[in-house]
Amino acid sequence: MADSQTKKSESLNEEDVTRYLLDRISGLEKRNLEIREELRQLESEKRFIETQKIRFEREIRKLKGEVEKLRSPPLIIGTITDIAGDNRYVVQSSAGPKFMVRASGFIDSKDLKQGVRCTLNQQSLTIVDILPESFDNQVYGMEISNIPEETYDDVGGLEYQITEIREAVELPLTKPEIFARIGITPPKGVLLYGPPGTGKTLLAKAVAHHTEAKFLRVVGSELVQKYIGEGARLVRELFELARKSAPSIIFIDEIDAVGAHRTEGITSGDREVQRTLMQLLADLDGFEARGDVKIIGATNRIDILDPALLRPGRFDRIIEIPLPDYEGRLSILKIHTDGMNISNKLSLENISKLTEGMNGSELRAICTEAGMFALRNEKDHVGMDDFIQATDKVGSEIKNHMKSTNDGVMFA
Ligand SMILES: Nc1ncnc2c1ncn2[C@@H]1O[C@H](COP(=O)(O)OP(=O)(O)OP(=O)(O)O)[C@@H](O)[C@H]1O
Repeated sequence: MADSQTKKSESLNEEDVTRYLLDRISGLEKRNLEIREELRQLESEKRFIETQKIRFEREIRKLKGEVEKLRSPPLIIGTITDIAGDNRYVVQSSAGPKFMVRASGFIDSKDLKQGVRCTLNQQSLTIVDILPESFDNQVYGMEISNIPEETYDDVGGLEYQITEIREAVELPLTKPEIFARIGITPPKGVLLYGPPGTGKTLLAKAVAHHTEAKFLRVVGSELVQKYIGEGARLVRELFELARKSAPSIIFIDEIDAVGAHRTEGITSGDREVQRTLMQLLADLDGFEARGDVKIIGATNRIDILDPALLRPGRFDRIIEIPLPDYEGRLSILKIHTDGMNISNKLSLENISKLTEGMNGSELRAICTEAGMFALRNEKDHVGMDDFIQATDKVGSEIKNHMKSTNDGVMFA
């Protein structure tokens, strides 16, 4: 009897344990389902947040683009003359008229006080930047190098032009006494003209290197387009800075943008160019030929230059920088392959024959591209096949560019 009772209680215990375990399993399964549901919800939230993130990133890109657009030229420079409250300011533009304008959101209103110089976007007339009180080359995008590193050895195929520029710019800076002894006035500067990419800037930098002169480079189109109404002032300040930094060389690239034929200009843009040109002529006349500031102008469009600029006493020598001929191309190719590991079977003579009509800048691009082809094919040396592929690539890029811009020959 006692035996049967013990068995009964044991089987009851087993039943309890089984029931308990089954309950536990079903509890865990339920919990598992709940957790899965939570996970699903979290994943859907994550997806939503990721979509939001993408949307916000797109928005940020768009806003950044708008900020860029607002900041991009052309800009009007002016001075705040009055604060009208409610984000409204009276700005007197440097070209004369007064405007009631608003400031864009990224300008701190605390910085906008009476007398502060600022730039306005020409289309929206909103204040987009605050200018420092005095002349700041960073603001005006002027390139200043202490003494450039480029030397005459870096210039290929322009031996005659190097001699000319040495006489007209280098000699007056390094040996002014020679001119005094013979009793002639040294040249004030030279004008380099010819197609783009032929080495005008390079040559100007090389002269500055050899004369240990500071190199101040401005681009004509920026003088008249970037800060409307400021061209003349910028020219004045440029000459002032050059005098302060002497010995120095002022290099005006794209001088045709300031010095085109004077026409019956009626648009404000024409008047702005004329004002800038008059200031440039005045400064050219005003500075001492025997001093240690020289000026080099460069243009692709000598045909449209105002004759006033070409008169002696302004640019005393006018030097053509043409497209390189066979020998010129060969010497440019030698310069740009100098540091490269080239195969001894490579014939630069043949490359020079293949590249007729190309300028120095394109020849340099061919050398770099050839190196890239060799790199891609995991070679140690750059060979003829790499150069041929590079020539084709650069050649077709030029054709595409010509097609898209419908560019004709732009030089005289
Ligand atoms: N004659 C050359 N010898 C060696 N390299 C050259 C020569 N011409 C051009 N290059 C290469 O091409 C680059 C661009 O040339 P550079 O800016 O001097 O031409 P540019 O005539 O001033 O052009 P642009 O009229 O467009 O301003 C140079 O930095 C140089 O690497």
